Amino acid sequence: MPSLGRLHLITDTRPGRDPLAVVRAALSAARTELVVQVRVEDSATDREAYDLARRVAALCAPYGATCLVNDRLHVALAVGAAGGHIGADDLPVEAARRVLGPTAVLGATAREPGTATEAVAAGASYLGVGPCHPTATKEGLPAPIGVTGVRAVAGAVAVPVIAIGGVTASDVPALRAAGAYGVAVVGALSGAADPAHATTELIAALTC
Ligand SMILES: Cc1ncc(COP(=O)(O)OP(=O)(O)O)c(N)n1
Ligand SMILES: Cc1ncsc1CCOP(=O)(O)O
Ligand SMILES: [Mg+2]
Repeated sequence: MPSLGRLHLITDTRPGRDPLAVVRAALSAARTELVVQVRVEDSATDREAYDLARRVAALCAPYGATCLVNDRLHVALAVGAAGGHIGADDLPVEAARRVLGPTAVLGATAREPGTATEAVAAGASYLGVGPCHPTATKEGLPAPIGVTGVRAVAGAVAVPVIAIGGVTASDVPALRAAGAYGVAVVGALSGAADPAHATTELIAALTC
């Protein structure tokens, strides 16, 4: 299993965003510490997801950064990504592990220790844990679990915990103290005036 980067950039494909520009900027600053998770709108076609994932994978390769694909594991396989990320509405973890194979990176969403330990037993190699804080990026989420919720999950599993949901660089010290290995962000980079600078700040907080 490849070692996992600590900063996960999830692509923002909402109208008016430029996900590839943000990926390029983040790669230049984070290099091997960056994981780019290709996430498209539910309404996007598989062809659109494939085209974006293929381009992101090609950008990541020279930096030794990791490319994952959210939800659509066939797209991950088709572009040669390192793996994928799944949640409660996606394939079950054990089925996803069968699809991706034993050595792929497989992330699963969890928000409490019971589901977290089940996901790891079923084959998850890391957990996306949250939402930690309120987020404007995804609708319909349950209430934020806060740093306390992240601590509860991190204390229950041995795989890396990636905190997600409204995370900024200033949140990182408390999340790391709670046991988070890294963070996943959309808005902190996609909405930044200078995504490369914002990446540098996140990496500094994650690796100090
Ligand atoms: C790192 C990380 N953590 C959680 C999620 C959320 O996944 P999921 O619950 O399947 O929701 P969608 O992203 O598919 O809408 C994630 N993508 N990444
Ligand atoms: C996909 C997802 N799942 C839980 S929170 C979230 C979005 C995180 O985006 P942001 O970093 O902008 O809060
Ligand atoms: Mg999902």
